[in-house]
Amino acid sequence: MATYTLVLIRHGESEWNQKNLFCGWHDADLSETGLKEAKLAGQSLKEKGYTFDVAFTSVLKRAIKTLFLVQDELDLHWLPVHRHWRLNERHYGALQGLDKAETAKKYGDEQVHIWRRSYDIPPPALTPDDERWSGKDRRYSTLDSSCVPACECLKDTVARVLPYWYDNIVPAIKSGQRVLISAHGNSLRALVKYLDNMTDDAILALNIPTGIPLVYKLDADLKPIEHFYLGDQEQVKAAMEKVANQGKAKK
Ligand SMILES: O=C(O)[C@@H](CO)OP(=O)(O)O
Repeated sequence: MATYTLVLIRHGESEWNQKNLFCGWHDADLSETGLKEAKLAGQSLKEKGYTFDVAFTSVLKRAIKTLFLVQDELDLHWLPVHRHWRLNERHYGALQGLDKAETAKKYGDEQVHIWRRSYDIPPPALTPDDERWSGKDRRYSTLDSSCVPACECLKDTVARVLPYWYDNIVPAIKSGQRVLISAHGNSLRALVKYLDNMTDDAILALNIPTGIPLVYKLDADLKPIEHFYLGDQEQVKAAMEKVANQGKAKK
């Protein structure tokens, strides 16, 4: 019997998802499609009777705006919202800003798949003199410089997401608050890997679609009893395949 319900949502399509660019910590906005996806996500949560007591998100506007549009549909503008860099997208290092299909053409589909989905192989690193270096961004100015990534593999993302999960999200869930997390494809893959105890190999095949609520029913020890996406399962499958195919060279 489920004790807790936790809802995860990857932000709606961003402008950089639409252009098929590696995004990571770049603060891309939602595209028109992404705005619609976020509203639809809020509507489907409302239709199914979900409500929340607290929300967590990253410090990137695509996740923050998605959360706000969901709150808007649920008439939950007053909801306490906690934003934290630990829920940010995985840092894509020197790949940030590059076209995924063109990168696959240059380095091969296999290499891009490794950079995108492997558990412990990081993409090429940024250097602090690069204009894309996140340490130059005011929102990270209070962070210890060791926390500002030059690049991250999923294992690095798991390592920085989990302290936030244990210290902030777990206490909220265990106190009986209904929690919504609006985050990113890879910061959510990090959390899902942990929750579902997935192997390093199994995580390779996991792609999380944009703007579709993912519901977890958890037992008293926060072990998942079941999880499911809200919505038409064929559409969810197609949306996951679309994400997987973004890293393939155009034929
Ligand atoms: O570009 C990114 O930061 C992520 C999520 O949009 O992409 P990918 O699915 O390639 O990991």
